[in-house]
Amino acid sequence: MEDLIRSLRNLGLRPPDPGQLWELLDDDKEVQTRLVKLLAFNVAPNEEDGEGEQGLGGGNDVAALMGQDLLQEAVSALLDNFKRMLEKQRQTAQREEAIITDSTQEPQEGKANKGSKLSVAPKKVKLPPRKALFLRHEAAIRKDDDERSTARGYRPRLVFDGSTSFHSRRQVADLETIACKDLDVAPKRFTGKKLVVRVVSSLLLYVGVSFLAEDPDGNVISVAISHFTSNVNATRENISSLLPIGTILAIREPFLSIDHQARSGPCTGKADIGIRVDSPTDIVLLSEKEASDLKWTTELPTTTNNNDTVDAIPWLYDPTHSSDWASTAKKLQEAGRPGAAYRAMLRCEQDKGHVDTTLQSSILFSLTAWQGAQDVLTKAVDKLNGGVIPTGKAGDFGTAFGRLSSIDAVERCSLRQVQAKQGLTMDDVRSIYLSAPHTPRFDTSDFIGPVAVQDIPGAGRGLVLTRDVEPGELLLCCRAVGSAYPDDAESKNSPILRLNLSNGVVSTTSQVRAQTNLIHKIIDRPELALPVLGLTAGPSMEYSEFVHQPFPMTVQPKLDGAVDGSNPSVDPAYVDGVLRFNAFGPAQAPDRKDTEISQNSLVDFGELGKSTMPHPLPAILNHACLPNVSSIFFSDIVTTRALITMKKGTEIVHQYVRGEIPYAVRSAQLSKHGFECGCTLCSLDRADGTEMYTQRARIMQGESSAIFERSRVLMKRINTSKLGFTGEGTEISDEDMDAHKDILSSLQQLLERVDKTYATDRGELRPDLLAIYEIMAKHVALVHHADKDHKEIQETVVKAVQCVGGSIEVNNDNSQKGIFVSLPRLHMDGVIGLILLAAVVLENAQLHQKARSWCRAAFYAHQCMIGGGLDVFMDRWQVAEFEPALVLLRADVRMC
Ligand SMILES: C[S@@+](CC[C@H](N)C(=O)[O-])C[C@H]1O[C@@H](n2cnc3c(N)ncnc32)[C@H](O)[C@@H]1O
Repeated sequence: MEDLIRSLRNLGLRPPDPGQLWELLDDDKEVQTRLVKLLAFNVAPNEEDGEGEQGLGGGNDVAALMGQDLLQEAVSALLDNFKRMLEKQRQTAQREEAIITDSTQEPQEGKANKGSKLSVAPKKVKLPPRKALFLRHEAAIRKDDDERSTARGYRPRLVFDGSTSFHSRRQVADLETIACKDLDVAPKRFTGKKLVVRVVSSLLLYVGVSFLAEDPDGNVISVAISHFTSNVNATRENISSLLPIGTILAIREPFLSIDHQARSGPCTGKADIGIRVDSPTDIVLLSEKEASDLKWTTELPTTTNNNDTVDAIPWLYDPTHSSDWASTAKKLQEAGRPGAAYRAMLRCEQDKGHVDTTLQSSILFSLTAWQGAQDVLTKAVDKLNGGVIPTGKAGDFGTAFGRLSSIDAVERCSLRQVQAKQGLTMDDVRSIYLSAPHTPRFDTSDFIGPVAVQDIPGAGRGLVLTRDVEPGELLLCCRAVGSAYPDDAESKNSPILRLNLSNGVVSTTSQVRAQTNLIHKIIDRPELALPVLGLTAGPSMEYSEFVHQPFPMTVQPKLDGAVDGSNPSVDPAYVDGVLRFNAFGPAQAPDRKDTEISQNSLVDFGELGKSTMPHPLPAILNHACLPNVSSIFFSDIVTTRALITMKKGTEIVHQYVRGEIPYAVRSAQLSKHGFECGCTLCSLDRADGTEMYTQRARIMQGESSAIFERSRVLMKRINTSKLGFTGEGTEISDEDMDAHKDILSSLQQLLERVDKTYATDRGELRPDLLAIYEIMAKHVALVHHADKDHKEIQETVVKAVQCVGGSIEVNNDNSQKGIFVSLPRLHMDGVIGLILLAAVVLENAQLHQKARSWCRAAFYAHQCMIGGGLDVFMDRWQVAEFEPALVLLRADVRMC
C-alpha cells in the first residue's frame, strides 16, 4: 500500500480516499478501470498554492506534464503491480495457513507433513546477519518518518489476515528455551519452545508493531506483533516506550514466518523472514529476577529516545514486572487500563505501599465497582473536611471523574447502584440520549431485568423471561465491554483495511481496533474472558472452552485475589468471530447531521453498522425477524424493552436483520449464521412460496419506485403540515388534484398487486405493504380533505399498523396508550410517522380530541421502544409537517 501511495505521490496524485481503498481490493475489471480514471484525475494541490494542509506533497507538475492519457496508463500499471503483490501475498499466506492448521504436527525440513495440506514443504533458512537487520530496520524507520511528514495525517494502511491465528496456551515455565540459532526452518511453529530475547530497537508502528530482538548470544531476529495497540496514530516514541529497549521477553511457541509483517506491518510482497506473533498474549515480559541467569554477550544499543526507558507503562500487565507499584497503577489508570491498574494497586497494598485515595477511587469508579469507589471517596471527603461531608463542592477530583467534585462523584456512585437495581429511568434515558453525540461512552450501570440464560433447542443458548412482562418494560440495559468508533481520535485519518486472504472478508478500521481493544481488555481484566470468549464465534469456528461454562448474567469486576501469575491466552481469530457474530455496530448519534461523525469521511467507508461493540448478555439474545423486544443503542449502551405482553418462560428475541425487508434479502443476510429463521413471519413468507415472495420483492424493489418518485415530486408542492386544513392557502388546483387521484389509484393497484403475492389465509401480517401505505396516506388526506371526520386517512393508518403486526382502534381514548390495542413489531418508526400524520390531519380539521389520542399513541409506541420522555420524542420527530401534532402532544403531556 505504501509503495502504491508513494508512487501516486511521485506522479503528483492523491492517495485513494477511504471509499476507493475498498475498490483497490475489488477484482472487477470495470471497478478497476473506473478507479484508474478517478485516481489519475485526482491531482494533489500544490503546497505553494496555499492548499498545503490538504496537499500531499509536490509533484503535481509531473501530473501537468504527463497529460491524462499517460497518467492513466501509469496509474493502471501501478494498480496492476498492486494486484500482483496481493496475489503473491495470498500464496504465501496459504502456505503459512497450512502450517498453522497442522498444529498437532511439527513440520520437518524438506518434507510436507503426512495428511497435511502443505503443497510446499518448509525450507531450511539462514537468518539475515545482525548488521543487515539493523540497516533494514533503520531504513524502515526513516521511510516511516518520511511517510509521516508527507502524508500530513492521512495514512491509509493495509494488512492481511487468514482464517486462523496462532496463540500459545502453554505457560512459560513449561516451555523449553531456544535461541535464534535454533530457528532453522521456515515457516515453522516451534511447539513446546520459547524464544527468550530482549528488545534492541525502537518499535515501528504500522497496524501492529515490528522491532529487532536479540538473544543472549547476540543473534538478532525481527519480530512483528499484531494487536499491539489500537491507537494507530500513536507516535513511534510513545509506542517504543511501551516496550523499551532492554525489555526482556519470552515469545511463547514462536512462529518463524516467511512473511512475518503481513498481518501487522507494511508489506511489499517480498519474503521477509522473522517471528510472527498473532496474539500479544504470546509475549511474556520477564522480570529482572526471572532473567537474572541470562548472560548477554553484547552491550545494549544506546538510544537518543528519552522515552525508551524501562520506567514506561507496562505494555502487558505482568504481576512481577514493576519496582514501583503505586506509580505503575497511576500510569495504567491514565492509559485507560483500570483492570491492570487495579491489580497494580493490590500489588502495592501487598507490598505495604500506598496508593492515594483519588487514584484508588478513580480506578474503582472506572471498573464500575460503585460501592468500593463510594467507600473510598467518602473516606477521602471525610478526611478533607474534618469528618464533615459538606453540601457544597469539595475537593475537585479533576480528570479522574470527568471533572466531578468528590461530592458529585459520591452521588454518582449511589445513583449507579440504584440504576443497577432498577434500571434507567426515563430521565436517565433522556440525558444519555441528548448527550450521546458528544460523550459516546457512558458510565451507566448494567441492569439485568427479569431474564435468565437458558438452552433453546436448535439455537444454542437464549434469554427467557423469569416473570410476565408488559409492553415497554425495560428488560436489559448493558454497556459494551469495549468499543471502537469511526470518530475515535485513535483512528482518525488512518483508515485501516484488513484483507482476509482466505475468505476475502475485509475488515475496517473500527473492526480491527475493536478486536485489539477487546484482546487487551481481557489481558487487563481476566474476568472478561468468560463473558466475551464464552460467546460463540460463528459456525466455522470451534467453541472456545468458555462456551461450555455457565454464562454470567453480569460482568462483575473481579476485586478479590486478582493478583495471579498465570499468563493469559487469547486467540485473536476467536475474538474477531465473537465481534462479527455477536457485537452490535457503533450506534448512530441521534441526529448525525450535527455530529462530527457525519463529517468524517470514514462513514462513507461503510464503518457504521460494523460490529464493534460487544455486549455480553444482550449477545445471548437470539434472532427473530418478528421480534418481541426492541434493542436500542445510545452510543455504547444497549437497552432492551418488551414490545408485547409476554408470559414467564417466553424466549425474548430481537432482530439481527430487519424484518421489514424482503424475505430473500433477510435470509441471505442471515445465512452467515447458518440457521433458517423459524419465526412466524418467515414461516408465513415460506408458505407463500418462492415464486410469490420473489415476485413481491421484485415489485417492491423495481416497479414501485417510479410511482413513489412521482408521488415525491408532486408532494414537494404541498405543505404537509396543513393537511386536513380547509382554510385559505390550502387550495389545490384541479390539475394537481387529478394528479393526486391518479397516483392514489396507482398506489391502490400496486397495493393490490403486492397483496396478491401473500397467501389468502396468511392473516394480517403483510409488512411489505407498509411502504405503500406510508406514501398513500398523504394522498388520501389530500384527496379526501373535504371529508368531515377524515375516516379514510384513519382507516389507511389502521390497515398500515395491522400489516406490521399491531392493532389500533379508532376512538377518543384518553389512556396513555391512545388508540393502540397492541404495538406493531416491525417498522416502528414508519408506524409512528403515519400515526402522527393522521394526528396532523385530525388536528387541522379541528378534531382535537381524536388528534390527541392519536398523538398519545405515537408517543406510547416511542416510549415502549426507546423511552426518554417527551424531549427525546420531540427530538426524533422535529419535522415541520408534524408540528401541529407535536404542539398538541406537548400541551397534553405537560397537563398530565
Ligand atoms: C448472538 S449469538 C446468540 C447466542 C447464541 N444462541 C449462543 O448460544 O451463544 C448468535 C448465534 O445464535 C444462533 N441463533 C440466533 N438466533 C437463532 C435462531 N432464530 N435460530 C437458530 N439459531 C439462532 C446462531 O448460531 C447465531 O450465530
